[in-house]
Amino acid sequence: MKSLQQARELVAALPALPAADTPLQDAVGGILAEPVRTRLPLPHTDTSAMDGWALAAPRRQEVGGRLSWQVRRPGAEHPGTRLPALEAGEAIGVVTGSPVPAGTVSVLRSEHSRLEPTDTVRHSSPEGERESTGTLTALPETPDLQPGRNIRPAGVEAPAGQELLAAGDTLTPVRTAVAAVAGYDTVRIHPVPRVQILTTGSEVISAGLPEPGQVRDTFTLSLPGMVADLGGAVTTVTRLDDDVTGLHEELTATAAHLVLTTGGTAHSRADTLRPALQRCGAEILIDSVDMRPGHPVLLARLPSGTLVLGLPGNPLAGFAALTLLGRPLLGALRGVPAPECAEVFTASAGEDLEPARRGQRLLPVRRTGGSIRSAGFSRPHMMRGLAYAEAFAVIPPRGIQTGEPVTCHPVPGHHLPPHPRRAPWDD
Ligand SMILES: Nc1nc2c(c(=O)[nH]1)N[C@H]1C(S)=C(S)[C@@H](COP(=O)(O)OP(=O)(O)OC[C@H]3O[C@@H](n4cnc5c(N)ncnc54)[C@H](O)[C@@H]3O)O[C@H]1N2
Ligand code: MOO
Repeated sequence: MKSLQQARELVAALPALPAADTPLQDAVGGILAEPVRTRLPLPHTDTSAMDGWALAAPRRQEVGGRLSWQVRRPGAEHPGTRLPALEAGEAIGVVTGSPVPAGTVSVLRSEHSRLEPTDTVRHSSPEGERESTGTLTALPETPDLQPGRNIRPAGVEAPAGQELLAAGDTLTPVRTAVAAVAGYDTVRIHPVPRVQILTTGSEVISAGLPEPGQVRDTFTLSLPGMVADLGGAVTTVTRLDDDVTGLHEELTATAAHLVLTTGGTAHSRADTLRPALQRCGAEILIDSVDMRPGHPVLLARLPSGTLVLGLPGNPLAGFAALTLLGRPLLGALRGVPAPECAEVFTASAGEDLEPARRGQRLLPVRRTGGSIRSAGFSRPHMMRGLAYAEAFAVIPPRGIQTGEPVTCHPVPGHHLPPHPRRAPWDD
């Protein structure tokens, strides 16, 4: 038996999955093992921010007292068109995102321009399929003649070699796009752990009203979302009868980094986890933790290196064990640096909170105002209180008095708004 603190320290110290170069499309959710630096300046070339005209320095010819430019050549058909250099007094059509040609001073947006046609040539332009060559003037009030106007200069966002993402950062969907913009096709990440879920119990049913001797399954529906919130990717969810051979076969065949089992952690003849692990030659790393509920939780390492976290079958016990050990365990496998892993918060007790008979008590709590209170219905076989609880509070053996600070661990996947809806049974 380990103390809760010993167990959490042990799982948090497990080595991260080895980092690997991973195509960006497979890398979302991974933790960067190396920083991402720009491989080019951002943007890498001067581009237009508007549909309109790239203007060279004007010649001193004026039309009706205004500056003018000559349009002699077809403009950009799309943002990929590369345009020839401009001579003084020349303008050429550009679209948003076009690299502006050498010699451009500013970009005049199309709605601030007027073109006096001299000829019509067939090609696309900001004004449509047919573009005229001719003399271009700008509306008097336009600010677009200021040098640099409507040009996104190369390197304005970042020079080449700038660190944009740090080692240890989670590759969120947006950060994956940032890595692509920085010029990467692959990134070096600690991969997202593959998690296989095995629920045991011949009495567990997945549909309909349970007969005496049956129980509706609480884990198959909830664990995938909770695991996803902890940063794992669930590969398969399988329900097994209380059969050591079936469980042993699944454990020897698994390709997961982590197997989560539910039920069968105790010592009765119906409990299959320990005999199955023994048959596999597994090393037991944690054999029960001094906490209630959830004390029969078990952590083992298979000869293949795959870890097995055995959650107790009582629903509240299973969820408590996943909350307290699953978060640091998956965080360690993912290579999450400790601060990002620490979602734990401290709140003041809004009432006296009773301890467990033995060890640390894990109590579902709700936040009301600035303090926390028991969510109620906290027996290990109950689920009702947890439906409106945002965290498990850790109550030490001496109990907690009103006003004392309490350490709380958010329930994975259970993101409640700051002012959660009241439970249906609140008055
Ligand atoms: N003699 C002792 N008996 C028990 C002890 C003990 O110390 N000595 N500890 C109790 C505690 S505490 C717990 S927790 C459970 C641990 O049990 P197991 O992990 O072996 O789980 P099972 O026996 O398979 O099931 C326990 C309970 O949970 C229900 N269950 C199981 N799976 C599901 C599921 N998917 N969905 C809903 N409910 C599930 C199952 O029907 C049982 O009622 O052992 C105590 N006994
Ligand atoms: O884990 Mo049991 O209370 O400890 O349900």
